Amino acid sequence: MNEIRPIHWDDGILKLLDQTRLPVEQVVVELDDYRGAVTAIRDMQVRGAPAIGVTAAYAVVMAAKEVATDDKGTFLDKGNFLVGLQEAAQAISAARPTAVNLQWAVRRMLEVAESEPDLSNMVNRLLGEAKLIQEEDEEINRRMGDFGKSLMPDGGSVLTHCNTGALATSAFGTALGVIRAGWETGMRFKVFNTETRPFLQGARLTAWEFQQLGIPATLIVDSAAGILMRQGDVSCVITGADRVAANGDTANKIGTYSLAVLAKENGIPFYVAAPTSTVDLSIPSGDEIQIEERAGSEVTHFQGAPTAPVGVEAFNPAFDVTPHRYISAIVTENGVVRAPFVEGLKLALGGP
Ligand SMILES: CSC[C@H]1O[C@H](OP(=O)(O)O)[C@H](O)[C@@H]1O
Repeated sequence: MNEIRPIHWDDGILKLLDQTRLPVEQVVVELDDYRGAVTAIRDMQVRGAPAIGVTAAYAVVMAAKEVATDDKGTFLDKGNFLVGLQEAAQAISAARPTAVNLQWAVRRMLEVAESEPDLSNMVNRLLGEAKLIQEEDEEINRRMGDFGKSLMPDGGSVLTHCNTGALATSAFGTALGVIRAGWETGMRFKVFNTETRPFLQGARLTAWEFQQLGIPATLIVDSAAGILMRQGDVSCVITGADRVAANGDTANKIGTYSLAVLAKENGIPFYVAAPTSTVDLSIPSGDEIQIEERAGSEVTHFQGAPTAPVGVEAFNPAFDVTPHRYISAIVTENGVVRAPFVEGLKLALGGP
């Protein structure tokens, strides 16, 4: 099976599989300017916390190439270079506010830029770091699959939300990667995936990824999750994350909180799969996570066609926060963390 990899760097050009066109068309957008990458992230041509982080890393490379020299091609001094790079990095970091991977990747790239003494080697050094972030992400996802697969319900059923597959990462995925890892060890379980309005990551992306993987999955409207859980048709729920606070509170696609409450009400384990790059120990709880509010037109229209009367007002938060008390375990690349999350997450991130 050809692995799905939505992000490619090809000799100075960043190539992104345009996720607004899937599953009908596989269109690759080619970018040579960091501003294009910011737009692609903001417009969700590339989306998913880890994928956004990898894209941001390559955007910093493109920015460095632009600001390293003056209009005559002469290299600037390091100080002026860093001022210009910081300015571009701010625009990149601001593309979307909730997924911490974006700010994490930009910060990591800036640290490398600050440590590189030779400006003539800067772009190469930063490109190496961006490629390393991309390669590490796939390895991390496979490790999460290995740790998380034992949570999958052999003979039972799993429900997942939004898209957390290869399209949301460098490859393999996070929560969908855990499902894949369980399946590929020979487990057999029923899979339900929600359509995930309004952007339909589940209907358009996850359903497509499961087809590519040969894993049968049943698509449901978001509001059908409750009846499935109540009638005993769901053994566990697993989702991704965009930012995990120090206490385990987790921001994820809108609707995740509702699924977690329904799971708790029905005595169903609720798992989150998230790389440590999605954990933000700088914030004590989910109360500090900024929730992105997207245009109401994403609710009242789909791909330009109206799905509501002209002029209707729409509220469109892209994420919500699930308090840690509703979360049974958080799967990371360093192991499965269970409550109390504060200590476990510190350990997962290599802390004391
Ligand atoms: C593997 S993280 C995927 C994460 O990102 C999604 O949000 P979006 O599609 O808006 O980028 C969703 O929250 C997923 O759980």
